[in-house]
Parts: sequence; C-alpha cells; structure tokens
Amino acid sequence: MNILILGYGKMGKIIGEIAESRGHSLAAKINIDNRDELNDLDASTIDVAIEFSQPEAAVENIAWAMERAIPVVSGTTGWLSRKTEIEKLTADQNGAFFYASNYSIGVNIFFKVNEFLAKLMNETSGYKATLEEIHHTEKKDAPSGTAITLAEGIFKNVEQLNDWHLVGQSTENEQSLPITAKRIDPAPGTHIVRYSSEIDEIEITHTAHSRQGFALGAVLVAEWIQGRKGVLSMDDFLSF
Ligand SMILES: NC(=O)C1=CN([C@@H]2O[C@H](COP(=O)(O)OP(=O)(O)OC[C@H]3O[C@@H](n4cnc5c(N)ncnc54)[C@H](OP(=O)(O)O)[C@@H]3O)[C@@H](O)[C@H]2O)C=CC1
Ligand SMILES: O=C(O)C1=N[C@H](C(=O)O)C[C@H](O)C1
Repeated sequence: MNILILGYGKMGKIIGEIAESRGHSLAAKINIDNRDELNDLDASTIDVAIEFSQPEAAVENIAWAMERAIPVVSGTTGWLSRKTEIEKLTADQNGAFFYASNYSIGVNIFFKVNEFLAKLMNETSGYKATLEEIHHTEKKDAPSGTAITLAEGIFKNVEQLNDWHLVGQSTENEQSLPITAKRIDPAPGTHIVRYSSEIDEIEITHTAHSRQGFALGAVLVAEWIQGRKGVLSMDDFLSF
C-alpha cells in the first residue's frame, strides 16, 4: 500500500516505521509546516491516509483525504464534537472512514472487560465508580479519548450514570462519573476504572508500555480498510 501520513509526530513516526517494515511505502509525511506538499501529491496513487495530528487539525486533514476518495484511518482525539460532519462527508463521497480512540488490541479487550464489569456493578449497591487516566505532559486534550470511551461503556451499563466530569473542573453530582486526568512523563497511556465502597475496592487497569500497540493497530486497520466503505470502527475490525 502507498500510505499518506497526516500528522508526523510521535505517533506518525512510529506508524511510518511499522508500515515500512510491513512492506508499505509512504506517499508523504505531512506536518503543520509542510502541508504545501499535499498540493504536489497524485491522490489516485494513495491507498490510505493515516491521520494522527491534533484536535484542531483533524477535521481539515480528514476532509482533505475524503474529498479525494482516499480511505481515512484516524486516531486523533479531542475533536469528536464534529464527528457528524465527517460522517456526512463520508456518506456524500461514498468513502471509507475509520475512527478509534485507541487502536491497541489490549485496550480494546479492556473496553470489553470494562463493559462486563459495569454490568455486574449495575446489579450491586454501595460502590462509587471513578476513572483515572495518566499521560505524558505533551498531551493536548483531557480527558483522553480512551477515558471517554470507557465512560461511555459504563453509561451503557450503569443506570445511575449518564455523564462525566473532570475532577477539579466541575462540581460532582450523582449522575456524573468523575475522571481524574494526570500528566506525568513519559506515560504513553494508563487507564484505571475503579469502584470503591466502604468495604473494598475493585480496580481494573490498562498500562501501555510504549506507543507500539497503538501504531501497529492503526497500520493493521489501514490494511483491512482496503475495498471497504462507510463509517467503520473497532467493532467492525475485531472479531470479539
Ligand atoms: N487512537 C489512538 O490509538 C491514539 C491516539 N493518539 C492521538 O493522536 C494524536 C497525535 O498524537 P501524538 O503523535 O502523540 O502527537 P504529536 O504532537 O507528537 O504529533 C502530532 C503531529 O501533528 C502535526 N500537526 C499539527 N497540525 C497539523 C496539521 N494541520 N496537518 C498535519 N499535521 C499537523 C504536528 O506538527 P507540529 O509538531 O509541527 O505542530 C505534530 O507533528 C493526539 O490527538 C493523540 O491523542 C495518540 C496515541 C494513540
Ligand atoms: O495522546 C496520547 O498519547 C494518547 N491518546 C489517546 C487517547 O486520548 O486516548 C490514546 C492513548 O491513550 C495515547
């Protein structure tokens, strides 16, 4: 495959290395300071765009590729309030758009465990649910996209909860799940779901040891999306 990398930062670089090690070529590696290179590209030679940039840039990047009939695999977090615009564009263009807040297979297993645990906790009284995420200090958004996906998995299953708030930034209420966001270098990404009672505590944790799992997942999805259409997610890609 010939891959366009949109956002050549910490993630883009590892994605490029993994893609090349799997025999793919890189059409271009686009950052904020070399976006002009997009004008020189022949879009018909590009099989897929992998987009890991920043919240303010994601929609523009995705739209650029979608308008040129290039399938898009996006991992940028913090822009999802505009996801419906991209879903509409995907439908209008009869294109392919894949989004995941986390491409690591381990985290996607963790999402399932989170939902199962939430179902059990919904049947049990006396526990208070909280979330914690820990990332490196360069991270621009809080809470992480992964923490928001975990929160949504809890809302689906715990009747009492339907919203989240960042601890320290808004007041608590019974329906709102508190999320603590910590920024500590060099943490690639740690997520903790905790249920506490006076008697005990139940805690599940996913800790990424590096960015390899996120990057490999994105390349595997880029291979998988070839020939597919529509708005796609990890539920389409994974068999569990
Ligand atoms: N879904 C997942 O599995 C994962 C998602 N992420 C998300 O991916 C995103 C990127 O993370 P990370 O690589 O760590 O961040 P970095 O800041 O290291 O990289 C982002 C890159 O995007 C570039 N960029 C900024 N604006 C534009 C633009 N308009 N067009 C093209 N490139 C642009 C930046 O360029 P410059 O440096 O010049 O500003 C930078 O090189 C974040 O939103 C993060 O939350 C991260 C890990 C896993
Ligand atoms: O910015 C990061 O680094 C990460 N971002 C994603 C998120 O916001 O969930 C995924 C991973 O946790 C790393």
